[in-house]
Amino acid sequence: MAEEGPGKVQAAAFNCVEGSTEELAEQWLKVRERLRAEIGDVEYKTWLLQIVLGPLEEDEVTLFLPTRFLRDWIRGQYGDRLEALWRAENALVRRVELQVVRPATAVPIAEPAPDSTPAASTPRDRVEMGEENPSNPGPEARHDLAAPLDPRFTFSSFVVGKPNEFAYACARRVAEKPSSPGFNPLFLYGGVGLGKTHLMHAIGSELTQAGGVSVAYMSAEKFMYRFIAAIRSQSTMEFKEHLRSVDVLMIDDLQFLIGKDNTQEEFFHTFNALVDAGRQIVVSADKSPSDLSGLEDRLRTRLGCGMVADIHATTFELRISILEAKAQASGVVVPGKVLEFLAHKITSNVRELEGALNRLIAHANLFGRPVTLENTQDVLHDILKAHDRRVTIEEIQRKVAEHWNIRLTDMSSARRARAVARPRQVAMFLAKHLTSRSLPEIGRKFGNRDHTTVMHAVSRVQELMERDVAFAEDVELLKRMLEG
Ligand SMILES: Nc1ncnc2c1ncn2[C@@H]1O[C@H](COP(=O)(O)OP(=O)(O)OP(=O)(O)O)[C@@H](O)[C@H]1O
Repeated sequence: MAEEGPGKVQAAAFNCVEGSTEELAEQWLKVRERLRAEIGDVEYKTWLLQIVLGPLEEDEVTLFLPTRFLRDWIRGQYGDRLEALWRAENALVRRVELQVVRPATAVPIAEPAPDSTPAASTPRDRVEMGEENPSNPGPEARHDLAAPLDPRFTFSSFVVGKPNEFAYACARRVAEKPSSPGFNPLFLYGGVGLGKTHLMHAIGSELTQAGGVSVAYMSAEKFMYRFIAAIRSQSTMEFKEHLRSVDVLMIDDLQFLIGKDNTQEEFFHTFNALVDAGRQIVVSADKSPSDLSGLEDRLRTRLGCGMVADIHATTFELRISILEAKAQASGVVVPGKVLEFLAHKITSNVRELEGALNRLIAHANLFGRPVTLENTQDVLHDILKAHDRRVTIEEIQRKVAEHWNIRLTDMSSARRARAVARPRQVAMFLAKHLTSRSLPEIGRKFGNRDHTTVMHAVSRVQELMERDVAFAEDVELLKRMLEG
């Protein structure tokens, strides 16, 4: 759960909770030291010293934070780096989960009205932050737009096949000749984990390496947080000027802005200013501009004005090529039969495919054993089980909506009436139990809800099933039908 009692945390010498192994604590120290070297002492002491190490479960290490604000800030600023550093330290770690451990005196703030100071209110899409201190706006106020690009995501490490060749060619073109007519904006879209972020980072790396070009890359979520921070520190002009001074602006996961009207508006103006000044925009989203209902029409129209490139679901051939490339780069010999087996079994997206292969490689390295088909089935037992069911979130949503006779669109709508909200919670619960999707991925499929909403839904349904036999039977029945 996102929030737990303070009793679980013990500020021990290693800043870790009981139950963390010494080895894990040592790894945590190294991760922190690396990050300190990268970001400097002042930022380190301001932000990172307050993190407390939690447990490592499967491939996810948990870090505890005392407030939501700190969690969101650290997630936005250092989340990617923390994950990358953990992975470098411990190959088993694939994800870092940030959790709030002490209920903060939350100050809910509205998604901002342009050029206004944030007011405490509770609109539909509020952003909750704890322990705000407007007199100390934090580093956001400096609007550092330096792109935190992942050095692993380059054009040469991107495997090209039928499903992504067009998007790849467009990305290369933009990297070679930004702001070419017809390619501005470049709009990349496709399902989860298919390489959109990878291609954006590749464009950014290529351009920054060539020199002389300033690139700003950020997720739409971070864009909103920075916008809020700028309002909070009364430096929106500075924020706007900085944004509008870059040569290339890349915004990832634009669907996050759906329903955030004021941030959309700010983005729209930034977008226009940059394109009018001949600068390049690259945007990614999970749907095409025309399907992103909930985005303002004028923004959708402008987004579709340049080049729109779709990344399709992977084919068996592409999955094999990706696995071969990644296995080769790892230096571990993975037999062709194992690669074929994985490519047959894990069809959802490249991230999961990569995760499975990485786990095999980590085991081979840790135990000094060759990878075989037999030990693959053992090591990946849980992942393979999840994929055997092959049920998709869309199927779950459809079945649950039919069962309770509600509209399918209500699975992602903002309606909160219980007749709609309860089935939606059940669908999230089933998505968690019947698919291998992460909580944020599930949240996204349900109208871009936060992963904490999914966590809440899962525990709520669990609780209700324990109390209400008829409800439990309903959920069990749905589960059996979906498991087929
Ligand atoms: N064609 C490819 N070649 C090599 N690696 C790939 C390819 N496609 C995806 N990947 C890898 O899969 C992982 C997920 O890709 P990425 O994060 O770019 O997906 P995404 O489309 O941005 O997903 P999301 O919608 O969740 O943001 C990354 O580690 C990326 O390097």
